[in-house]
Amino acid sequence: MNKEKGNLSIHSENIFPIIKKWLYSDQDIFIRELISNACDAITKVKRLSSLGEADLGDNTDFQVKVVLNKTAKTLKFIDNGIGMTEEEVKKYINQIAFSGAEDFLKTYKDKGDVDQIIGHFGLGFYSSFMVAETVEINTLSYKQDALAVKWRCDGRTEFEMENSSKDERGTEITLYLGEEGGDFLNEYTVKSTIEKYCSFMPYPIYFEVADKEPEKDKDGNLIVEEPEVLNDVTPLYSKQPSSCTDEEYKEFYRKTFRDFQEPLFWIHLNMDYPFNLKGILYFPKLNTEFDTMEGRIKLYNNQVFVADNIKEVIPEFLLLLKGVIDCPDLPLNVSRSFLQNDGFTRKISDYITKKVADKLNSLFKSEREGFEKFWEDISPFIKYGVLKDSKFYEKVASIILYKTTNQQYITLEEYLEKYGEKLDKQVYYVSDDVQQAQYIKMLQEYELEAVILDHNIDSAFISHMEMKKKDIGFKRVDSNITELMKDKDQATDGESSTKEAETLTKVFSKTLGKEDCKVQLESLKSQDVAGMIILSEESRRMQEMMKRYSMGGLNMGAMPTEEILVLNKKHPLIQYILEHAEEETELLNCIVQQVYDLAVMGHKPLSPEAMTNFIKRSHEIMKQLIL
Ligand SMILES: Nc1ncnc2c1ncn2[C@@H]1O[C@H](COP(=O)(O)OP(=O)(O)OP(=O)(O)O)[C@@H](O)[C@H]1O
Repeated sequence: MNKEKGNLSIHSENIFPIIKKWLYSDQDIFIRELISNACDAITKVKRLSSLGEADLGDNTDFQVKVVLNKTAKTLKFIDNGIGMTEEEVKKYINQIAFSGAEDFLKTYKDKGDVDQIIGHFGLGFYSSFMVAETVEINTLSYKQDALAVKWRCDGRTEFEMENSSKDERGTEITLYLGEEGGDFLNEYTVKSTIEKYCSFMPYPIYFEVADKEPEKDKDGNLIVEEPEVLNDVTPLYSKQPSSCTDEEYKEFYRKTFRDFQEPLFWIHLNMDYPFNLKGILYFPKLNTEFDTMEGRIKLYNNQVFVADNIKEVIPEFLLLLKGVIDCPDLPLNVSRSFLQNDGFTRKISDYITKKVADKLNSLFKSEREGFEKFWEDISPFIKYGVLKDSKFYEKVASIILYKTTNQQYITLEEYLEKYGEKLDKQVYYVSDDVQQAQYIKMLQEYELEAVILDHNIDSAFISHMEMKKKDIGFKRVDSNITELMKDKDQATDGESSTKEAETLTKVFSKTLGKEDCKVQLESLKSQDVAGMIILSEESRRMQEMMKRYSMGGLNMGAMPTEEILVLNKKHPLIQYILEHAEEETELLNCIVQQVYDLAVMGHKPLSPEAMTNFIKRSHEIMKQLIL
């Protein structure tokens, strides 16, 4: 075959159903499209008037009206914008994908600010066929002597056009709702969809139900309902940060997110160069510790809602916040895979991350007390950010706070400055301050404190910090802390001590029936404790990791816990056991079991069986005391 070249041909009969069905993923988007067309039409006529090219007459109360008629099954979108002439209807409506908005932008781009125009593709109008069987346009252009035009199409490729009697400038689009649009005969659905997509559109949007039974008061008088504006035409984020008050920020938060808890603080984003972006990010207060950390970032394009939580634009960890971001430079209807690979999107994301980190740093420096107060609320978010984003980590690493067992908040640097020398650059931490209370008390006796890291995210956070800061290590308080507690004057490494340790291992293994009982003999400074359980930090972490994987369905097999029973050589009970090791008396048995159970209890709950025995034994001991 000879090489051929040619143009692909498109049959409009085929393309139309595709547009109708698959152009938009959400059916309710037609409301956004028609209202943004209406707003565009108003922006255009205002612009022309300001250029002296249009006479507005007394029709200057710019607004968009949406009218539902349940009986007639119609939904109307009425504006007093630019309107269309017969030629324009032919050009912009009859030619699918020919955008009048693009045309307008081209003509007027050098004549002032036309950034407000929303449409680009010339397809939005056709989304109305996703819900309507027939669509009617009745429009009168601003142009002098223009004739009003009525256009009608029943969802096939033929249309009808004729002159109409419309005598007010603007456009009225009527959708005759079909079966697919049945949901939109419900006024609450229409109202909430308008609120979802259009709550910040730049002109007032009114909604009314034409065939609503008028309500009467108790005296039988008709109640006249004032039409209600559904949107906020100048949302707070579009204003200059310096002109907004705290109360306004809180009110905007309440209204936008219907969250009546006050936000902790907020960041007003306002950027013109190298891209245009405005918005407010709020740090919400977590209601309870069980609160799911689910935020909501609403993305807008020129005050038109695009979507919630687009993680291609907003860094994933910031999705835990609540906020609105308006970026007119982002196209309205683009696929997420496009956004993902877009360098521009990454720049936006980096900018937002930087702004958040800057705000946190400035709060830390100028309002440390306040920063400490809401640390508990923001710390999961910051730690998540640290794990997810290395740039964010670099910016906030030095201001991460740690709550100590003395109920104070300090940074890692401050902790190491205070205890680094004593602790050989180890950071002691607690994952459960009730269960590990005994260890905390021991540390306090040595004028030391641990930091509390008890959130789900903390084990990953600890590993991350160790990876980043190679010279420090985190150790849970019940790991091997005997080094600290040792009485340095009383060595336990001589020959006799080794022998004693062997003896104790034998006695405890036999009495407890545990062959693998690991015993370590130490001279602890404290005389209060006879024994305690310690765990190797590494093996405990390994075990926790295995557990997590097994929860994820992977069978990693069971890992033995490396528990060590540390016995305090200086304690009289241990001395007694050593002296009477050979005797195998009931008293010796009782002391060994009691010392062991007490050591375990300081570390974790006893098993039900061990607990029963412990209670029984404790009663026996007390009985002995009074006999
Ligand atoms: N209410 C209206 N008043 C005046 N002109 C309108 C109105 N609705 C639509 N038009 C004209 O029809 C054109 C096509 O509209 P359509 O919604 O299909 O595309 P668009 O708004 O240009 O782009 P997008 O697909 O991004 O919405 C518009 O650009 C505009 O010129």
